[in-house]
Amino acid sequence: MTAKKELLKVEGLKQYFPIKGGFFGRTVNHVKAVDDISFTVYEGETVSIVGESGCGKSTTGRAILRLDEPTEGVVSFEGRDLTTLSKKEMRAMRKDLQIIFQDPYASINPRQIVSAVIEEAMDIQNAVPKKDRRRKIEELLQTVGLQKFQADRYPHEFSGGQRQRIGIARALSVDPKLIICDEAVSALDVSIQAQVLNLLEELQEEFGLTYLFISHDLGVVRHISDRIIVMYLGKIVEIGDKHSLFDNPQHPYTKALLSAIPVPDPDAKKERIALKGDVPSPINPPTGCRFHTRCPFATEKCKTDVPELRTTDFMKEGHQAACHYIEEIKSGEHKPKDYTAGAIVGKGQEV
Ligand SMILES: Nc1ncnc2c1ncn2[C@@H]1O[C@H](COP(=O)(O)OP(=O)(O)OP(=O)(O)O)[C@@H](O)[C@H]1O
Repeated sequence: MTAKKELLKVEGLKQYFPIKGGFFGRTVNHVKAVDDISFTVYEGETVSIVGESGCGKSTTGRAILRLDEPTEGVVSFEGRDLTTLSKKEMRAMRKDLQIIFQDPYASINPRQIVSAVIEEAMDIQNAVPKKDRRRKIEELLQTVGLQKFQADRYPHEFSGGQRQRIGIARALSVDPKLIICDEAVSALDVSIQAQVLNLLEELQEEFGLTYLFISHDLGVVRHISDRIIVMYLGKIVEIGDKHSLFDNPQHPYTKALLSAIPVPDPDAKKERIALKGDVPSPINPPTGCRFHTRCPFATEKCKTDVPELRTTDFMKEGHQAACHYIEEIKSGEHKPKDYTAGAIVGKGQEV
């Protein structure tokens, strides 16, 4: 097997947003949106970041691209630390790192025809000589399943799925290596979602693309990912190969998230693990393990000691979870307490 090439390496990334207050508008506190996360994305793979709303998924994507300046940490792309680049160097780097957003309409100028939308991206990066642009635009439209003549149409003349295809064509126009897909299919109907996901997979194959896929939808993530990162309140709680994570989840939070995926077969037994309470505020996140306020297994130790990501001999290589009690939960030695009414625990999800 050939060695995997590291494309993106995130180390100790923090994104704290200041909260201003008081008479002088001083910084009185911070939203700790992303708090010391590290992970690697290898060339040609799809890594997804999942977690509930507000856990820091989009902030991570934006910090990587420096759309918001990260507070701390290193973001290396092909070995170059992006956080140290000048604005000009970073702009040039965005040729290799593109982003597709959830709402294609919001990220497309409605007054521009499609060819102008795509050409704008080419122009910023000076990626394609002017004389070749029309041909390239038409090719790109066909690549994403649209037609040549649609280059002269306005965005409002397209459906949501078609507009997302325009967004994809625009990202592709500069021949990127990595595309960050931030909830890229969340606004689409399920059948259209599947079409766009299939298109992304085909393009990955054709152009050797790497994706960082941000989504709250585990069904979508299951379809598209090679590896998955589960975030909770600004931290990574579990990371691993898709199969390992879906078939053998270790963190109680991951188990609860997975248990909430609907099963197509109405007769299939599915235990849903209800979590108690709401996600705490990222302004004053809980001490110790951030999940302890909602975790049925939490002990005194969880309130004070921050768990590190780690693996065990019953987890596949590269699979890590940040929980003090992985082994004890697995063996049944450590039982859940104070289970929320309505939570059904049993087969398939032995919490
Ligand atoms: N510019 C900002 N200023 C202040 N707080 C912010 C800013 N951007 C995000 N946040 C806060 O950071 C936290 C993480 O937000 P983020 O958008 O990354 O979450 P998310 O996991 O992508 O959720 P969603 O799926 O709802 O977008 C949230 O509490 C959010 O309110």
